[in-house]
Amino acid sequence: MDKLVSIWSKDQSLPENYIFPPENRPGKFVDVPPSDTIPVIDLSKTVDNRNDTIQQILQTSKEFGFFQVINHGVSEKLINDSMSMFEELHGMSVEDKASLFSENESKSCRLYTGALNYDSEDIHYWRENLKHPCYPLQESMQHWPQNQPDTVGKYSVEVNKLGSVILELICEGLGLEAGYLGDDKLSGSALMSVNHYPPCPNPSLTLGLLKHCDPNLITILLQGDVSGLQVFKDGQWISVHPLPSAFVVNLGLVLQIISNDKLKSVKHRAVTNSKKARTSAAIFITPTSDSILEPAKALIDASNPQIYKAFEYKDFLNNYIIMADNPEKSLQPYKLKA
Ligand SMILES: O=C(O)CCC(=O)C(=O)O
Ligand SMILES: [Fe+2]
Repeated sequence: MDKLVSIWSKDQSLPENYIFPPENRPGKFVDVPPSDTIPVIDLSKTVDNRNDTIQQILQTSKEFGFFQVINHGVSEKLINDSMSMFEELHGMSVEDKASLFSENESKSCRLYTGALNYDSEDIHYWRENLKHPCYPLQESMQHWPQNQPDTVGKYSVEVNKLGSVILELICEGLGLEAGYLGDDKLSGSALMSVNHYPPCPNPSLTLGLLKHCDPNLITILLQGDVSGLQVFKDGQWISVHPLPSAFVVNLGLVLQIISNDKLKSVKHRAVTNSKKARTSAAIFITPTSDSILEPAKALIDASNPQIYKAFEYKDFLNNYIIMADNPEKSLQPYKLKA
C-alpha cells in the first residue's frame, strides 16, 4: 500500500528504481508536441456514408494502428461524469485506497501500482491502476469500489456498444462476414483499466507505461485533456492530441492475428509530466480466456498464406505477460514459420 506513487511522491526527487535505462526512457521526447497526424474520425457521418468511414478506419488502422473517434454516440455528460468519477477514485483517502489495494494479480478488481507485479520489477512505472471487469456487466458490478455504480455501469455499456460498432466497421472493411469480430467468444469480455499518473519530478527519466502493444482485440481509451499517450511510428514517438470528448481507439495483437497481419497492433507508451496529474481510462475488448484464436479463413489464400497457427487465448495471454516489453517476441510462438 505504501508503494502507491500518490502516497509517497509529493516533494520527493525521482527514486533510482523509477529511472529507466537510456534506451527506454523518454529523454527529450517527453515533450513532443501533440500531433494532428493521427486521424480523428467523425462517426456521425457513418449514417450517410458508411463506406467512407470504413475506408478511413482501415487506412488509419494500417498506417498508425490508432485513430480517434468523435460524434460517437456516447454523451458528453456521461463522459464528463465518468472522468470526474475516475479522478475521484484515484483521489480517495488513504484508508479507502487501502481497502482496494491488492498485490494479488488474480483478484478481478484491484488497485495496484507499477506494471502487474511490483515485487518482481527492477524499475517501476510511475502510475497507479485500477482494474475492473466490465463486460458482461452483471457479473462484475458488485466489485466496483465507489458509490457511483450507475455512472460506471452506463459508461461500460455505452463504450462496449461503441466498441461493437467499430468492430463491425472493421469487419466490413476486411471483407469478413457480418458479426465475425463481434462473436460471443472473440469479443466476449471487457476489462476497464483506470490509470493515474501523479505529477512526476523528472518525466524525462521515467514512464507511466513502457512501450507495449495491447494483448486484446481493440482498446477504447478516454485520455481526457492532459496529453501523455505516445505512439511509435516510423522510428519516432508521436503524441496523441488530447480531445476531451473523443475516444482513442487502438488495435490489439489479437486483431493483428485475426487479420493475418493485414492490420497491425502498434507500440505505444504513456509519459508523465511535472505539472498535472493525468487520468486515463481504457476499456480493453478481449476474447474470453477459453477462445481459440486463428487468422480468419476468409483472409487466407495462395497469395496470403496463413501466418499464425490456432491457439488458446489463455495461453497467449500468459506468454504475453512474460514478454510484455517485447510484443514481436510474444507473437513468435504462434507463427507458422519462424
Ligand atoms: O494512459 C494512456 O494514455 C495509455 C494507456 C494504455 O496504453 C493502456 O492502458 O494499455
Ligand atoms: Fe496500451
